[in-house]
Amino acid sequence: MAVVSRSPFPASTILGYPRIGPRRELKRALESYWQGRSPVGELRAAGAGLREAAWRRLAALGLAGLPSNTFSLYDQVLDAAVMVGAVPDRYRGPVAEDVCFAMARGTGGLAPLPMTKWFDTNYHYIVPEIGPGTAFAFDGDKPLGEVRQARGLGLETRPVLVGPVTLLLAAQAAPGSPASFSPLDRLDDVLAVYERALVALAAEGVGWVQLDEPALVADRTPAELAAAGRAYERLGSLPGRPGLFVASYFGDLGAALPVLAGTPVEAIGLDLVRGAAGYAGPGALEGLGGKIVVAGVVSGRDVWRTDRGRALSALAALRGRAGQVVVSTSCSLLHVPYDAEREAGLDPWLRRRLAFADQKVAEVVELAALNARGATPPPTAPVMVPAREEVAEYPGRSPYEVRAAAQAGHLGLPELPTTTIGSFPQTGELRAARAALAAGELDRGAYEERVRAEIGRAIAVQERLGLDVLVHGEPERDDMVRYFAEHLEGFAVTRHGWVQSYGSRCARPPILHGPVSRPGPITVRWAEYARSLTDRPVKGMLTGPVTIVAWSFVRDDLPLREVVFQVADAVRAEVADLEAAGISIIQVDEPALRELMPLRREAQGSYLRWAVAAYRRATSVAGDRTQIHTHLCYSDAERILAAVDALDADVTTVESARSGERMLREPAVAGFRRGLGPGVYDIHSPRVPGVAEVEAALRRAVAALPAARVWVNPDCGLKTRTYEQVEEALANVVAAASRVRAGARG
Ligand SMILES: Nc1nc2c(c(=O)[nH]1)N[C@@H](CNc1ccc(C(=O)N[C@@H](CCC(=O)N[C@@H](CCC(=O)N[C@@H](CCC(=O)O)C(=O)O)C(=O)O)C(=O)O)cc1)CN2
Ligand code: MET
Ligand SMILES: [Zn+2]
Repeated sequence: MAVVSRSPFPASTILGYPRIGPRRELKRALESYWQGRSPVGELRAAGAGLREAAWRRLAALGLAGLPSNTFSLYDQVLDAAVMVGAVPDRYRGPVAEDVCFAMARGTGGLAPLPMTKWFDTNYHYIVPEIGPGTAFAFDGDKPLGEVRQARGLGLETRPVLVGPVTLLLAAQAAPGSPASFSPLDRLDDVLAVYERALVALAAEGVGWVQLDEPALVADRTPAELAAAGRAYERLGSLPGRPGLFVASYFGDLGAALPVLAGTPVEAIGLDLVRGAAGYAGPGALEGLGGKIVVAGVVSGRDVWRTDRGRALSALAALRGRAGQVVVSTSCSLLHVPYDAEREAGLDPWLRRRLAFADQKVAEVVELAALNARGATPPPTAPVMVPAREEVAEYPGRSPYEVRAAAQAGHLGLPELPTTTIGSFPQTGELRAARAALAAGELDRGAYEERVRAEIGRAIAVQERLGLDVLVHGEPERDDMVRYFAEHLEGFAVTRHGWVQSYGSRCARPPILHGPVSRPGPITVRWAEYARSLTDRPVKGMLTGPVTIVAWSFVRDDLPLREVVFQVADAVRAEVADLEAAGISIIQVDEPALRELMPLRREAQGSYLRWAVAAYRRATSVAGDRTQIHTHLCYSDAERILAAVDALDADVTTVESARSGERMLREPAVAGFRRGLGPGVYDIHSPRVPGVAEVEAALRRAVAALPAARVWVNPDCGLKTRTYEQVEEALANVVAAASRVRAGARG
């Protein structure tokens, strides 16, 4: 049983690398395939080319341990579900890629699986569906194919798989499962598949396999910890298997560390950036025994250069306790852009401080060389400005009921008011105009004319369809965070710094590097222009302070809370200016409210208190007659309903359709006394919902909530859709709302 000879673990590695392509080649290949403009062979070739380029780049940077199977056409959790055969029958079909895309995006009459946040990142994964009857079976095409491709290039790799415990904890119970069922109940069956995977990889000559278990850095019940122990005891006892490296990231392992250390796995990965505080405690690293520690000292979650002193002292602290110390990134580099060298437009003083994926790989290589020499320079103490003592409250708004009465008289909305979340389709012409503006081929005046034309188009469509509360459509924004960052002091934006958010969709997170302030109004003229085109109310549209910070790379020399408050003050000034300009409804989006929430429960209460305080700071400047809306998506808002209530917004629109209407099943929601708009259809899928489907969703909402408070809206903004899809879908939304209104009266 004992493994006789094992290849040594390389001295430097990374847990994963971006895959969208330095020039978003994968995005273009995917979208071209989805639009029927190119055959599947072209997509496969694009994937192979990107993998080859990534491995060659990593090898050229001097990295010793190359990962494989970190590429994905859509999502690595979806790939893991496919690998274990957790493919619901309704999605099955002859072309592997199409099965995967059907699960991720839906097809024909088939809705996709839900999508949700990957821990506290802005990356979204596809939630696998697992039931008591799921027939697991090993499908090794992808991991084996990548190992073979790399070997064909003369490169040995370490395949990376989502670990069995994290896969099951990330999954949802298949519809129709008994209430007592949870996917983790199927652990033994899934382990049988992982055993087959390990055997197949060993037969392929693979020396090490990486199993990602980030779920172990969150609070886990004793039963879940025991399941993790059982899983790695069993996989570790498999005869003839490759070396096992269990990677944890996004925090410290806490009670899961001794559990893992007690199993036969040879290597454990620790996040020594996000988990640093947890591992600094007395005795936290005792009991690592002879394990190899893959030390994540280079952050995969920020864009700053690594403090060499701090990294080396973390490595030195491990050297006495671990069998071998391998230098690595704290998590996959999926969450950072490729290469800071391409950002020629940034101020040199800022660029010198930056490290994107390739710079971080170089840091790993350099630190591994220093680690091998046993280097231990003293750490340079971080300069951290002390946090303000207390959260200032902002009086100003009357109790909700008083405001609701004032707004009802003033706005004159029907029951079940219809609205949208803010963005309208970003057309090709609009994006082309923005690209031309950036390239200096279009002057600002002509560009803004184009933006006004788009606003006119969005308003005309909404008036024609009969929506009650209109939006200007956000055509001036390439992105709801980057746009504000461009207009605030203290931020820099990149030109090429794309990071995958889901599937083919990417964002360029701004870099928040200094004190934040608002030099002048940002959105007011767009809102005013929209209002000038219609007699119906137009919502002003802003991004909230938590979300602006969550979707940016943030300075690390100031407590996060302080940074969020600075942004809140800038948003507050914009709310005041919108109100002064006569905008009577102002939406301040906080889709990332849950994203910044600490993974450990003990820290969550205090986070929610200051996050809510920041939101109130941003919005409480509005008078009673001004209706404040907020919007949350991908946030499991039903789980933080008390915090949503505490935001003190008058109306909250939330994702519901894509998350299986969990919001409506939450008992506490029946007592939610503010306006609430649970999305009546999923905007991520290109398929258009029929009127009966929307009507049924709306009837379920009206049955679950106090009907007088229900708003009618899609799950999220419409920017990723086409006008054709949007007009048809919104016509059905308006028709469904009038049918339900008529039914309620009759
Ligand atoms: N930051 C962020 N995070 C978020 C969201 C969000 O809106 N923003 N929404 C949620 C879901 N995540 C999403 C993330 C991205 C997109 C999205 O649509 N991204 C666009 C890019 C948006 C953008 O910045 N567009 C730019 C650049 C567009 C572009 O590709 N231009 C071409 C040229 C255009 C042409 O000539 O046609 C190019 O640069 O090559 C613009 O419009 O100006 C995409 O990947 O396609 C949607 C949802 C949660 N997280
Ligand atoms: C990811 S939440 C999006 C909210 C934004 N107002 C929009 O409609 O696009
Ligand atoms: Zn949204």
